[in-house]
Amino acid sequence: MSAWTWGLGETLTGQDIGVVDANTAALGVAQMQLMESSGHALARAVRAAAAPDDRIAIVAGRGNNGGDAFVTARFLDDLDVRVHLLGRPETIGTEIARANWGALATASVERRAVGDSRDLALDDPDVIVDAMLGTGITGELREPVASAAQTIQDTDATVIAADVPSGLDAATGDCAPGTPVPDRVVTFHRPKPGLSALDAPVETADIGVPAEAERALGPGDLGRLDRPADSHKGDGGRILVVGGGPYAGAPALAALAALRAGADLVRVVAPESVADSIQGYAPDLIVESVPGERIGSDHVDRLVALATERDAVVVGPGLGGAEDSRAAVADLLGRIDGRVVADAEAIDAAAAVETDADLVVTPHRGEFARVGRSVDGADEPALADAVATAASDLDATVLLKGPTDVISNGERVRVNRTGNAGMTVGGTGDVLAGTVGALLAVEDPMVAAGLGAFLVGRAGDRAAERSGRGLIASELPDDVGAILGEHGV
Ligand SMILES: NC(=O)C1=CN([C@@H]2O[C@H](COP(=O)(O)OP(=O)(O)OC[C@H]3O[C@@H](n4cnc5c(N)ncnc54)[C@H](O)[C@@H]3O)[C@@H](O)[C@H]2O)[C@H](O)CC1
Ligand SMILES: [K+]
Repeated sequence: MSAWTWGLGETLTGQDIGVVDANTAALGVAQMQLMESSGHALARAVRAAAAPDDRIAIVAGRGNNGGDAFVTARFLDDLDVRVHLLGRPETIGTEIARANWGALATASVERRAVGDSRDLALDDPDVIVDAMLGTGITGELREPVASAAQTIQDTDATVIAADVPSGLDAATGDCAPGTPVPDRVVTFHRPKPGLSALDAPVETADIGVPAEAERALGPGDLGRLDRPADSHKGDGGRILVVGGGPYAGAPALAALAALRAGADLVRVVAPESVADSIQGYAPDLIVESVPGERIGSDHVDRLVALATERDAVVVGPGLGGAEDSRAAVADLLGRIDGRVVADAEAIDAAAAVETDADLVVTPHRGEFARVGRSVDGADEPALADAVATAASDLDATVLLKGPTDVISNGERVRVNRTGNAGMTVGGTGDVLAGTVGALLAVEDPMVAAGLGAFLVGRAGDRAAERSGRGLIASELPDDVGAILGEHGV
């Protein structure tokens, strides 16, 4: 049993939280429910830390971190509580935070909206709740938070931080100068980067996020692909597809999929016997040929030269199982150190060589049996363990395709439940390899493999709505592009 965990890991970044929140909402648990649970957990901690007649000051920002504390105030309305909102109520940034500010009107809690942080009069509180900033912090502390933070720091009250201290440097665990160093932290759902370095005790409160929201890929995972606005050609990834030989369609499918998944430039290198027919599939492809009818060992120098100019390489589609082709792939993998997706026959080579490449392998059950353990009849935990073990053994990220895809880098395991039985049709594996290749150019291997499985499966579900079991692989790249377009990425 290798030491692996389900999901995104123990410590979650702000981006991870965004993914989990959106996946949670997609599973039917609303953000408002998470805020209610967060605020309630925080209220319990405040009540435990305060004496019955203590004065409690809640200093809230205009995001959901503040929103959590509005819920906290409502749970503590039998105590002497004042809420100080840093800004005008109409500037509260989210609907659920605004709703919880509004809900305070009925509670016997004094609410103050502080226009200018110099007006922040805390009236000598015994306990202060720091709910100014949470995982949504960006950059250096700006006004009015900066002055408010100093005001809090200047008191001798007990400070309880909501989710994270508002001035926390996630990288070092230091609280920025002039920001409140908490006596206690109540963080929601999972620890956040930097918290473990604090002296203060950190309580991690369960807020009811379904395990599936982290375990399974969901629409929230697409949020990782938000493309920086200033991206220019070449940022989106230059991909090399190495394949073709017995088959011409496979490398073309992989190349088209890479383009539809956002790659900027896709070059296919294939034997001259099929180069023209690959080019014939789409003018968008740049096709380069090597002599002969198979990729072979005498082509490897050329392949290495081409691979080093690329952000990701997809090896395998249509390669065929000739001994010299496998030897060529093994030689290639031993000589490159970039990001590589190895599919089909390339998987065996990937399992046989030491490589410095950042490798993703995409076996189906049959190919997996050759590189990992047999998983026939295995339940999900057993599948997860087999894939995590194979990933550790191969020092690669493994995407085991199946009715449920299982993805692991050896430390973490996720599953993908999109897709349908119609996708056993030939060519879907090539589309997946190309999609993962494009994502691998811009994301880390675990993210690229998971998102690739999610997107291609979702594309297959759309195709099945149109064509039933008659869906064909060449439909899928366009659907991948459409899904990305609908999510604005
Ligand atoms: N699943 C969960 O863990 C949940 C967490 N919750 C809470 O939500 C916050 C994150 O909320 P978000 O709205 O994304 O951002 P923040 O409230 O942290 O801050 C945004 C707010 O602050 C302003 N701002 C950003 N950076 C700065 C800065 N450097 N200086 C000044 N002001 C800044 C920005 O303009 C916004 O107004 C998380 O921490 C949890 O507390 C959910 O409630 C439930 C699920
Ligand atoms: K905070």
